[in-house]
Amino acid sequence: KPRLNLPPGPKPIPVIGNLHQMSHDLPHKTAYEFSKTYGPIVHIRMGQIPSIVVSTPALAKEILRNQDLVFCSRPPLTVLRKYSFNGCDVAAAPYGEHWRNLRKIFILELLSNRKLPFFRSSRQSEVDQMIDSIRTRPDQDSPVNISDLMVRLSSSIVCRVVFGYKSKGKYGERSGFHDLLEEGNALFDTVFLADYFPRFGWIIDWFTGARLRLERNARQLDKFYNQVIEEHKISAAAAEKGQDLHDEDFVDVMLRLGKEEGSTITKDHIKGAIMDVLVGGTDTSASTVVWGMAELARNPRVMKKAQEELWSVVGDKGKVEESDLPQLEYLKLVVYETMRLHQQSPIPRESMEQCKVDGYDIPKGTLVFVNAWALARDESSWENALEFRPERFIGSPISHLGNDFQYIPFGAGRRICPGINFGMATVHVALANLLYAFRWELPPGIKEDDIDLDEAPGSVTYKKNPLFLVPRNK
Ligand code: HEM
Repeated sequence: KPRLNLPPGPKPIPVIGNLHQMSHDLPHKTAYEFSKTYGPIVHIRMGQIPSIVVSTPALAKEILRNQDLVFCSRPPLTVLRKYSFNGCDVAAAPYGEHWRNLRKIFILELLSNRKLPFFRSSRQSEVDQMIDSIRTRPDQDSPVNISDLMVRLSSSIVCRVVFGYKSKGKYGERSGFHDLLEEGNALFDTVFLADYFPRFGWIIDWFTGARLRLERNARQLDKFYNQVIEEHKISAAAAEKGQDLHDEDFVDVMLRLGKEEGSTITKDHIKGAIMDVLVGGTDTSASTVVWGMAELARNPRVMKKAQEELWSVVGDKGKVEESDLPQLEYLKLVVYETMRLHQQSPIPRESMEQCKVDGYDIPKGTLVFVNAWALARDESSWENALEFRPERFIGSPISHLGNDFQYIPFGAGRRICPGINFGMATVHVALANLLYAFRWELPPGIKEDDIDLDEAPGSVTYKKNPLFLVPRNK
């Protein structure tokens, strides 16, 4: 075989490759440091699996647009396979017929504009309850844990659209289901050696107990989803008889589509779709609002401007509704700027055949990461890149829709996030209502600069230390 001309990268050590350098700290930062030494495309050996990280807009475009068809598959990583019910979903499925069909269902059925009134009322009702809970909390001087609050809000919204309005209380906060999801999230962030050492890694995963934890958690989730599906079948039968009429939630939609003639939807597809929305839609939106509030607390000028806009546009209506959002220009800039500085970790892609990028050979089966975090902080694309300045987006043609490769918070190409509108609406409406309803003060003894922006490691980029602020009635 002719020798491949691989991109440059840190020297791998025998067997392990560079895994020891990637498995600690924050991988996007480590990869960024490598790019300073080795250039915009870096080859990193994860055990026996080759991977590349690119970190310029031109190379991001090459991967996500020009050669998207080569790079639009997902690797069969242990957790992705397990929680997608063996690829029966959108996010983890390898590229192909099945992925195309299910993605179509996401776009045309689950997340279609027809469902907007249902989404709006679900979001508004949960946001109203959250604001009420802050207003009526027993100790009015105590700081509020915004991080905690946002996970609960986002999760209630998502559970409501997936499982239906009756889910509240049953699968709501602190139920056994949430403990299962929390364990699932922890397992998402666990390194499974089987992925990087296909011949013997799985033995170590069983030995360390990681595989057993994964099997147990997946089994419990499976049991839970079976129960949810059975309950939905009963309520669908009642609805057919004109009883128990309610908005169709995601499980209802999947069951209805599954009954259509020629449908290939199985129970596993319903479970895979549930997992995608719960995992893809909860922590991403929650963490974005937390970062937004943290940046605003550090930048009182921006907080004041955003609140003045809200108070003037919404007046004394009492709450911000989704119909107000188009008039909230400055709030939109604040969300854009928050998403620029606080990106989610990319879901890895996998190359489906050998190809060339920037003159280098990229073998088939390479793990591919586009370092969106580095792109959005690059001084050659962004003036004073590390400064939080929403005004930089005024009159800018750059959008979040995957056409401007220095700014791809939702990815780009065939695999771009299908939940953009849903996620954006949740982030906007949550942030808007927090800012509209209260003046926010720092806890006693804390100064603006004391609010850190440290990131927690994991598949969702969370603020490492919870954000505490004191809400005051305006
Ligand atoms: C602020 C909120 C959100 C952010 C920042 C975000 C970000 C992302 C990113 C970066 C990707 C990877 C795209 C790629 O590989 O190029 C992705 C994929 C995905 N997201 Fe989101 N997301 C958000 C909200 C949502 C919501 C609300 C849902 C569902 C209702 C969702 C469902 C998905 C799914 C299913 C995929 C996989 C798409 C595929 O592989 O074809 N996301 N998201």
